[in-house]
Amino acid sequence: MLIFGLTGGIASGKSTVSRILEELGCPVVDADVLARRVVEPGRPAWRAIVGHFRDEILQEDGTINRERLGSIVFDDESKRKTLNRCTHPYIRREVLWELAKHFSKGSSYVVLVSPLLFETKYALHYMRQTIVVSCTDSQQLSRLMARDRLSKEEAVKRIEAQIPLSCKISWADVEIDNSGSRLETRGQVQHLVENMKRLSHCRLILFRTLIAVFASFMFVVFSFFAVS
Ligand SMILES: CC(C)(COP(=O)(O)OP(=O)(O)OC[C@H]1O[C@@H](n2cnc3c(N)ncnc32)[C@H](O)[C@@H]1O)[C@@H](O)C(=O)NCCC(=O)NCCS
Ligand SMILES: Nc1ncnc2c1ncn2[C@@H]1O[C@H](COP(=O)(O)OP(=O)(O)OP(=O)(O)O)[C@@H](O)[C@H]1O
Repeated sequence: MLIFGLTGGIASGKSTVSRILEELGCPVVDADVLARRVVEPGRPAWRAIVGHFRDEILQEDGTINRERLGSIVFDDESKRKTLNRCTHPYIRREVLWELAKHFSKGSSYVVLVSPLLFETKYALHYMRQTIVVSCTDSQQLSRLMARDRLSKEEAVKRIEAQIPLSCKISWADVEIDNSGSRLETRGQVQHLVENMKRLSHCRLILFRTLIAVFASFMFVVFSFFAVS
């Protein structure tokens, strides 16, 4: 199974692309979705977070107040590192589990959506290709401010908590330019899916050819011993 890593900057359009991929029937594992699952009340990451950040980041129903925790960790790098230590090992475990499920279902490829793919370098060596979702710096800022109702100062802090989008663009194998309309992005994603299918198909043919060559070789060896 080939793994394609999809990343980008905060609010550059990863979820938008991820939704289009799912609509096109593409297998997707989204680390942001899993990151929400691991902090459900009572789970180990939730306990670790409450241990470090105390009850003030909890809502009445015991769930984490993400807005409050976000404003704490994007204001202070050491607290963000602490949060990462509380969550990342559990997110990695969930990612592995989801990938294993796709593998056991016989998927020939899967797209792993991971905002911090280049920051954490997690499983980077296993990616057949890395894909970055890009937009202009001013679009990133305005889209983030509008979506999360943040001031310019708060939004800039969140953008600066990650490797600059321009670096990610230069490191990735493929770029999905999300600076145009959603329809234009959709066209690029359709092209991407065709390419991922082609690559995984080539791998499948190579794998089957190797099996056939190995089986033929074993047949010749057994025939030789049977005759002699
Ligand atoms: C800080 C939290 C509480 C903010 O929650 P909120 O609902 O407002 O945002 P959401 O989870 O949807 O994340 C939005 C985006 O913020 C960025 N982001 C989130 N966490 C981080 C981080 N630790 N470092 C840098 N950027 C981050 C990512 O681009 C992500 O796509 C939350 O993101 C969190 O618990 N983060 C720690 C886990 C993590 O690293 N997740 C991202 C990678 S899987
Ligand atoms: N092509 C586009 N044109 C206009 N708005 C867009 C476009 N693509 C995405 N947006 C909007 O920009 C915002 C950010 O997009 P999205 O949530 O997909 O980004 P993201 O990279 O997943 O963000 P995060 O890093 O926070 O998870 C959303 O409000 C979305 O509706």
